[in-house]
Amino acid sequence: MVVLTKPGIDHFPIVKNCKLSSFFNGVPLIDLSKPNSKNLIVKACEEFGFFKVINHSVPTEFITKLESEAIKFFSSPLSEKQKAGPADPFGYGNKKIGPNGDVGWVEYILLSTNSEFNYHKFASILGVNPETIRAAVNDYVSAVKKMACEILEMLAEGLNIHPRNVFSKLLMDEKSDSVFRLNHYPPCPEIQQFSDNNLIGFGEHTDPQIISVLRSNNTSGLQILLKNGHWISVPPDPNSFFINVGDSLQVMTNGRFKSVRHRVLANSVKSRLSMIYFGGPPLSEKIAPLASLMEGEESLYEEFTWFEYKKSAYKTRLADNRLVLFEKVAAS
Ligand SMILES: C=C1C[C@]23C[C@@]1(O)CC[C@H]2[C@@]12CC[C@H](O)[C@@](C)(C(=O)O1)[C@H]2[C@@H]3C(=O)O
Ligand SMILES: O=C(O)CCC(=O)C(=O)O
Ligand SMILES: [Fe+2]
Repeated sequence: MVVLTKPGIDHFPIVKNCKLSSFFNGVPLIDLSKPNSKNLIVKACEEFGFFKVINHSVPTEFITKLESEAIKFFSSPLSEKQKAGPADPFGYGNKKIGPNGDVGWVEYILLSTNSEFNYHKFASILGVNPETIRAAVNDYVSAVKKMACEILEMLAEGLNIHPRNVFSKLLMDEKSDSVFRLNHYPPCPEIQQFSDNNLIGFGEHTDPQIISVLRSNNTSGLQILLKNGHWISVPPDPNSFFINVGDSLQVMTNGRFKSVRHRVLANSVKSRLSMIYFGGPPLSEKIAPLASLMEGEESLYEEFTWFEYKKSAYKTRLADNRLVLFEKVAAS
């Protein structure tokens, strides 16, 4: 007789609970409807590489529609979901993150925003018309991309860069290599027994692209690493978006902005559902500091294309510092 048990958690990474694990109330808050937001965005990118956005233009019905499709998908039997996998890198993934042995207490769908991919597979699992799911993803991604471009334009204005679309044009390009991800973190009751430790849902990392836009349900878990070396917990807010500076924006600002290191911890009772749009440039784009930001400074980085960076990133583990391979060696 085969006895089916829940997968054990002993093979998953754990982290020590930090003293400051209660919610941090210092996440910069950007009200997109306020005229002085561009300067606050620059400050937030310099200090945290991370901020929260309110009064955005993304219609609530796009968020709720996609969220309900995602809940339907993740509630299907594992054998059904696996028909849309494995993630190579696109498709359904469960516990395994990336190609180099990283694992976490998470299941996900990873999609390229400019390919049809296999909406058909998702749709057949959900029992819906492929067009319904494709439309839900498209409506959401288009609205979030528009907001990301508005933010990047405000950022350029705040930095006094002309033209103001230097960053946003990379996302608007029809060849923009952007990615969309739905992450589901099932509750893990076993961790109630842990006192000093916590289970990793998605291990620490920085996002390689220019900008990431994250929206989650009301379940906590997201943490960011502050410059002082402390991990802090970000209070969840399903009505807002969280913005991450990615590695490519760090390079384009010659290190003035730092890509934010972040991770997700598992929850013992509630499931977390997050949707993340990763705005990336076309594959052939040269990623280098903008001349207008250099003011006689040397570039801190060797020149590379987004294709070269991605190729290199996919050889790394999640927690690796991927930019270090592209830093210029200082002459002694
Ligand atoms: C371990 C990995 C997963 C990842 C590709 C990588 O080799 C290193 C970067 C990882 C990351 C982090 C941000 C995004 O979630 C992601 C889609 C990306 O672009 O880079 C993932 C990659 C992935 O899950 O395929
Ligand atoms: O799921 C989340 O809340 C964040 C996950 C993340 O950082 C990522 O997918 O790159
Ligand atoms: Fe991330």
